[in-house]
Amino acid sequence: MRDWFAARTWQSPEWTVEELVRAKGGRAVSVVLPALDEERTVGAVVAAVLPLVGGLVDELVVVDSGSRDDTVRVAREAGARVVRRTDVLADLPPWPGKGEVLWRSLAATSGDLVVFLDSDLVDPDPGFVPALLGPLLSTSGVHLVKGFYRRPLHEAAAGGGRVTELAARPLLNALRPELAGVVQPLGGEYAGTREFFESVPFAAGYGVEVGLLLDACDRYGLAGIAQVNLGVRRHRNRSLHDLGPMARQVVGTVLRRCGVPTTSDTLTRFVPVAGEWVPDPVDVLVADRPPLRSVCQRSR
Ligand SMILES: O=c1ccn([C@@H]2O[C@H](COP(=O)(O)OP(=O)(O)O[C@H]3O[C@H](CO)[C@@H](O)[C@H](O)[C@H]3O)[C@@H](O)[C@H]2O)c(=O)[nH]1
Ligand SMILES: O=C(O)[C@H](O)COP(=O)(O)O
Repeated sequence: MRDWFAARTWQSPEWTVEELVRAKGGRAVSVVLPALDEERTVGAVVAAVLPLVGGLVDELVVVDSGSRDDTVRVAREAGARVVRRTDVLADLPPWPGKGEVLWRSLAATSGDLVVFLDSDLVDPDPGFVPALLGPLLSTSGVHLVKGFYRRPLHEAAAGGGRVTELAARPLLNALRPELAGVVQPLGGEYAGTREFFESVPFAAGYGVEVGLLLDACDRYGLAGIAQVNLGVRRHRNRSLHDLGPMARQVVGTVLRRCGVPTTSDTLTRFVPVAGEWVPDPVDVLVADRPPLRSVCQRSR
């Protein structure tokens, strides 16, 4: 783990966009923003990437996850191509969740390299995409690049990443210690090769990132994974009540990938009702979509 950390961690990425464009050669880059009810933030995330389109980036797609607000209109007006989750693989009814739309986005894009960015970023940094592409374009054998960052929590300068710190990283340390050097295993800002993304299953919900990390390690070894410091990443902080099901999906995905059997996909939360605490069980989907390559053989 220490050797990998030293060799595959970029603490101060210094690639210029011009250098990266030269390094691209004939390769194309797709940037994908998954979005569910992000009308307040998606426009700024699109605007942060748009200046790169036509140079470092070949296509910018917002993949809508069934938003009920104005996400689709805002994203379009900001300059992105918008794909609804039912527009691709239309014969498969969509499952709920983030991983589902990331999986479908592969069928809606064609880049050899794919960059994923969350669309709930606040003050999105235009440097994220170049930095995430740096290790892929400069180092052979890298197939997955994870961003890492300082994470504010509400008004505090740090303390964010509660599921990461209290569930995901402790679990990985216990079950897959070789991955203990990954700073942000759940981070939604990452890039990879299409070859990799199309060849592995995608967990349909919030387990998608940790599933991809484990699958990249199994497929390519640690040398196929890199991480890059993106500075600061601020996003909409959800309540603990909302984070419980996310953590349950992450835990379920890790256990499944590590061959640990689970007997239920439920999370029981507790809510106060008239002065008493009562159980409030919620079903959590822990399921994988198969490798996209096995579902649709596309010619490029
Ligand atoms: O059903 C969904 C749920 C979320 N999203 C989008 O996915 C992104 C991240 O979702 P969010 O609910 O904001 O997750 P976070 O609280 O930010 O969770 C963190 O941890 C998750 C679990 O690993 C990762 O999926 C996230 O990318 C990461 O930011 C946002 O753009 C959402 O709009 C969808 O498109 N569909
Ligand atoms: O990545 C995480 O751990 C979750 O998205 C929670 O993040 P937050 O604590 O910054 O809201």
